[in-house]
Amino acid sequence: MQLLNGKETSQAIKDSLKLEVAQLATHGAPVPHLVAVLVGNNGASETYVANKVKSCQEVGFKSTLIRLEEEITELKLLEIIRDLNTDPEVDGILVQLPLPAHISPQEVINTIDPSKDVDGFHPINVGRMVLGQSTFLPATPYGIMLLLEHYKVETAGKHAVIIGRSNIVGRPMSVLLSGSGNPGNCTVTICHSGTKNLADFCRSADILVAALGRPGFVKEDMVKEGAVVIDVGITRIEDASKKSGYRISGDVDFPAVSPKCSFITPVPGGVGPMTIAALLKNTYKACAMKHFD
Ligand SMILES: Nc1nc(=O)c2c([nH]1)NC[C@@H]1CN(c3ccc(C(=O)N[C@@H](CCC(=O)O)C(=O)O)cc3)C=[N+]21
Ligand SMILES: [Mg+2]
Repeated sequence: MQLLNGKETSQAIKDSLKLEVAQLATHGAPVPHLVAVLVGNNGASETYVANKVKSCQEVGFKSTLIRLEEEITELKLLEIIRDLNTDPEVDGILVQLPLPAHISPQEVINTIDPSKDVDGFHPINVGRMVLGQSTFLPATPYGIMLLLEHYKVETAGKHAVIIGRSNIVGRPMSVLLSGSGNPGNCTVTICHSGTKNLADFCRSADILVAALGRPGFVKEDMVKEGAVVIDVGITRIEDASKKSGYRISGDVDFPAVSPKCSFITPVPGGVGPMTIAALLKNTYKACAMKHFD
């Protein structure tokens, strides 16, 4: 069993981005600038956004965090996004999800300029991804592809089973793994809450991607010997023995499943850090497109 170490791999990606940013600076070009918008104060969102801002600093990007109160109206939020769209100093815009219930995430996503949409959530960018055109790939699936690439995991001709059909993970993951690139060329099955005989599908997977958000859901008897297992789950569970007061659980029962795997991602330290590395790559690309196309 080999660990797909997202912490190490993301560090390698950040190191090379840092060199590229230093190159930009020697040519007098402005460094990439990411603006993250955080509405309200959800504990997990705070952590993720803080990680993103910290990672920007590590690689030499400029970053701005815009904090907005939970009660902000949708109209006001859309106004702020339009201002960021037209601000020439801003390369990438990220509005942290989930948003409060009174704000439509689709309205927000549709308002972000596709050329600054470093999450790859805008319909234009989703369409470009599906068509295999150059775009911003959504950070979590993109990070997983970078991890598979880094470890030279063979994917061509393999059966990939994805549990979860969300717009930000499961569905784009199915598009990328079934695409003609490398990694890619998989035969893909998407499973979801309406799937009958889910365990049978999982057992037939050469590559199993768990992205349903149910801690420890994937058990030993659901995984084929030698499978590649990608755990996208990041549920916080109260744990008084931890300094933070919580531990993070993936969707895979790691101790039981990992002995059967050829490769498996840990949680934490797997897909999470790769999501951030992918976001940074998208932000670099947004900046480079603006200045060099
Ligand atoms: N517009 C938007 N874009 C996103 O990309 C986005 C989002 N909204 N909302 C939430 C999800 C989730 N996400 C993570 C980012 C970093 C870690 C991460 O750093 N995880 C660490 C642990 C962090 C911790 O202590 O909780 C790890 O797995 O090792 C996890 C999850 C980005 N998302
Ligand atoms: Mg442009």
